[in-house]
Amino acid sequence: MNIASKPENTPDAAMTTDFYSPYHHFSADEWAKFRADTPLTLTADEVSRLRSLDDPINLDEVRRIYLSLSRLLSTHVEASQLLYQQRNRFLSLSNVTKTPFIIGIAGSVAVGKSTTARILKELLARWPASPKVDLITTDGFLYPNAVLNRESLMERKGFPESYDIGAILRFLSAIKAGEPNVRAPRYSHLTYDVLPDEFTLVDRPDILIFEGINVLQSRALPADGKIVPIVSDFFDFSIYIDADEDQIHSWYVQRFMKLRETAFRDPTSFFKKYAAIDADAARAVAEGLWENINLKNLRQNILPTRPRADLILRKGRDHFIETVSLRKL
Ligand SMILES: Nc1ncnc2c1ncn2[C@@H]1O[C@H](COP(=O)(O)OP(=O)(O)O)[C@@H](O)[C@H]1O
Ligand SMILES: CC(C)(COP(=O)(O)O)[C@@H](O)C(=O)NCCC(=O)O
Repeated sequence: MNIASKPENTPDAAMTTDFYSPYHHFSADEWAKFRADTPLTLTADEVSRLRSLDDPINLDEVRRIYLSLSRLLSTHVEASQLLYQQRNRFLSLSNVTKTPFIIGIAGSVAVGKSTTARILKELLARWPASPKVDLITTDGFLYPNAVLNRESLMERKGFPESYDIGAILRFLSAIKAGEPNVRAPRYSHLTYDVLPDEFTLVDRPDILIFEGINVLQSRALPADGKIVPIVSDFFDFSIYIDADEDQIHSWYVQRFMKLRETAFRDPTSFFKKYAAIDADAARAVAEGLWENINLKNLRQNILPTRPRADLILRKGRDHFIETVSLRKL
């Protein structure tokens, strides 16, 4: 196990050791041992159904990384449910509704958040404390393209100002208040826009997974100096998916080139024109989107939120997770 030990009492050791890091760091193999006897309840077919385009995740990776993770998260869920019951007894409260445990998942565009979120959803639902797990992505809270165009924000899609943060905070407040049938707006990658009047209902799940590039971001203080809540105030646990910038860049471009062969061929696809041009021209478009939007956003607004996460999953080549960092309690 790679938990840092107390440093020798020398200036050099104190400078270089991990002792002062807020995280325990584990290699994937060390982490895998924490699954203990957690059974593997997913089949290879289910894993391939859950993974996103171009994500090579397989049963081995679920066994290596996700069983321990679901076991850890399940202990957090059980502990929070116990605390909730004890507190209600303490306050002599009865008939209070249980509120969902909220897990935030952050990371760059194209890093593979959706696959992680979907695998966790399935695994967590198999634990007795959390049979009902819902998953919401933050893209539904983007302003519609009509608004982004009007405000000259189309080149800033995914940046903090392109989201209706007030709507996100109202949504999460309602969830944490235990309200039934809370509406989450929906987004389509096909039309590249919010789907007007389409909502997903979130009805008091045991766990809500809330996934998106922006979920660990704070906001600049408003001019009136009022302290405002931030999205992660509502989280019981947060995960950041990390990888080298160069890796994510190549995953983004590769995915774009694959989408050209698939989703972009749909006549309703916003990107259909890129299915019709030659591969070099399409690659140049993908490079431009990466460079001018997603990379800038990663550097300016996403990566700086990594230290806020309770857990960091760091991927190496081919999307496989190489290290897991867990915040010390
Ligand atoms: N232009 C697109 N057309 C169709 N699907 C897309 C497009 N862009 C992204 N996706 C899909 O949307 C999901 C979210 O992608 P993204 O926001 O980049 O996050 P991540 O790769 O971290 O899951 C992924 O499943 C991806 O395959
Ligand atoms: C929709 C996204 C902002 C991701 O949204 P999220 O679900 O993380 O809130 C992203 O996939 C995107 O479309 N970025 C804009 C640049 C591009 O087309 O790649």
